[in-house]
Amino acid sequence: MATAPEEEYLQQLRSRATELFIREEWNHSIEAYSQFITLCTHHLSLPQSHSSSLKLRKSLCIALCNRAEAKSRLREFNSALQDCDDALQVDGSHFKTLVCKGKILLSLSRYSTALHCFKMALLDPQANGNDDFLGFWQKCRKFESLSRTGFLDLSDWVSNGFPGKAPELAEYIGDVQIRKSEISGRGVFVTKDIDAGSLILITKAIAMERSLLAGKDLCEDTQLVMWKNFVDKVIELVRKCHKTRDLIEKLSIGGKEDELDVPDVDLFRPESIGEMNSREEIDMVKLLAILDVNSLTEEAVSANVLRKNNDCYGVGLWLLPSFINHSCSPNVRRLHVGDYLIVHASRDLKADEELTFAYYDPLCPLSKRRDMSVTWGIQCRCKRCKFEVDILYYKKELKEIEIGIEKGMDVGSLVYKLEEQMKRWKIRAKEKGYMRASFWSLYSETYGSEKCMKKWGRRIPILDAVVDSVTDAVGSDHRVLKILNEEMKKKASGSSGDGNLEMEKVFRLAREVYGKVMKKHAMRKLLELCNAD
Ligand SMILES: C[S@@+](CC[C@H](N)C(=O)[O-])C[C@H]1O[C@@H](n2cnc3c(N)ncnc32)[C@H](O)[C@@H]1O
Repeated sequence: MATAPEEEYLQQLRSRATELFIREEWNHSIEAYSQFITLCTHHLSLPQSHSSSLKLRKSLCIALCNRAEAKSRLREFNSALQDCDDALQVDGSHFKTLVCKGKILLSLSRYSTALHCFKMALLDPQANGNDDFLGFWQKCRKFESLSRTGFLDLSDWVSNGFPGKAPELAEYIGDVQIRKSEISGRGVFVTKDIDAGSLILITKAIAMERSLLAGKDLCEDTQLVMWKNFVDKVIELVRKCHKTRDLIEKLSIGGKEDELDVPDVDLFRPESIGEMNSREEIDMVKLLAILDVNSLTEEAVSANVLRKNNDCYGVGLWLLPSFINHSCSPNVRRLHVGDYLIVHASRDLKADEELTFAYYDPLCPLSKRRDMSVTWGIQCRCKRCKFEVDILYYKKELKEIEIGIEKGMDVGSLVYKLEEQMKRWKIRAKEKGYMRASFWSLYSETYGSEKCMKKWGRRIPILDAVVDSVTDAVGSDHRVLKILNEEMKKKASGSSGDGNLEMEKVFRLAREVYGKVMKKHAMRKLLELCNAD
C-alpha cells in the first residue's frame, strides 16, 4: 500500500506528464510517463485495497496509452505498439488505446489488424459522433479493401487536374512471386494470366527525397544534396525499424547474383511482422551499394508521374519492385502517385512470365542501349538484344542508317531504306517491331511531319501498322501513344476512317501506358497531358 507522500508524488508525476503531453513535448512527456509507469507498476505489485488497485490500473492504462501516442508522433511505431498492447492487457476495451493502436497499424499499412482494432473501438459509446475516430475507421475500411482487392480508381483526382496533395493509397500485392530469374539473380513473376493495363503492385516508398528542377535538368550539386538527404532518411529508418532493415538487406548489391536467397513475397506484405533478428549495426558499405542498385527515380522512361506540375524530381526506394529486372522488351510500367509506385502490365502477360521494366530507353538503337547498360552495370541478353546483335553483325546497311541519322539525312528516306531492307532480309513481324523500336526516332519524325509524309507516305507502312508492331515488341510507350493520338485527331478533323474504332485503339494504348486505374474521362485528361509534353 502506498503512503500518502508516495501517492502525492505519483499524482505529481502524472500531472507533469499530462501537461507535457498536452503541450506536445513528446520526448519529455515520454520520460515523465515512463517514471510514472515504473512507479505505478511497483505500487500495483504491493497489497492494495480493491478500489485503490482499480484507480491505479486505470491511471496506468491511460499513461501507457498516452506514451504510445507520444511515441507514435515521433514515429517510434514498434515501441508505441508495445505500449498499446500493455495498456490493453490492463483494460482490453480501452477506447483511446484501441484507436491509438488502430492509427499506428494504419500508418504501418497493416490494414486488417487496424480494422480489427477500430471494430472493437466501434462498440464503445464514445465512438458515436466522434468524427476523428469515424474518419480513421472509414479510411481504414477503404484501404483494407484496396489492399485485398487491388481495386484502384484515380479518375476523379486525375480529371479534376490533380487537386491538393496526392491521394493516399493502400499497399497491394497482386498475383506474383519472387523466383530465380534467367535474366539475373531473382525476379518477380506473375502466377496468373494478366491482361494489359492490369494493376500488379502498389508499394509505398520506404524513403523518398524530392528536389525542385531549375530549368530542365538538375545540377550536380543539387543531385548530391538530394542523394545525401535520401541516404540519411534510409539510415534513420533502418535504425528505427528492424523489419524494414531486414527487408532492405535482402536486396541485391549488383554484380554476381546467382547465390542470392529467394525471399518469400509474403515478407513484403505490410501485415508481415518480420524476422526481428538483426540487431547489429548496419553495414554502411552494403547499404550504400543496395541503394545504388535499387533506388528508382520518378523521371524514367518506363515511369509516368501523376501530379500538377512536373517541376520536381524524386528519388526513392520501393522494396518489392526492386526485384524487377530489366529488359529491352519490357512488359510492365510504373506510375508514381505521391510516395506510391504503382506497377501495371504494359501488355498481356501469361502465368509464370517474369515482369520486366525498361531501366533505360527501349526506343533507341542497340549501340545506345549498350552504352546505357554500362551505366547500369548490366549486360542485357534479352531476346531483342540477341536478335539485334546478330543482325547488326551481318548487315552493314543498319550501320549506314545509323550514320545517316547522325548526318541528319532525310528521315523518310531512312525509314524507307530500313523497311525495304527488312523485306529483303525476310524479317518476321516480331523482329520488325524490334527494329522499328530501335529506329523509333526516324519513324516518329517522319509520321509527325506533313512534308515528309507527302514525299514518303505512300512508300512506307501506315502508322497504325508500325504502332502495332512496336507496342507488340516493346510494350506501350507514351511517345508512341502521342503520335497515334495526334494522327487520330487529324483523321477526326478530316472525318476519314472509323473514328470510334480508332479512338478505342488510342484508349487501349493509353491503358497500357497509364494502367487501367482510370475511367475514360480521366484518360482523356491524361491524353491531353501526353500531347502537351
Ligand atoms: C533492381 S535489381 C533487380 C533484381 C535483382 N536481379 C535481384 O536479384 O535482386 C538490379 C540488378 O539486377 C541485375 N539485372 C537486372 N536486369 C538485368 C539484365 N537485363 N541483365 C543482367 N542483369 C540484370 C543487375 O545486377 C542489376 O544491378
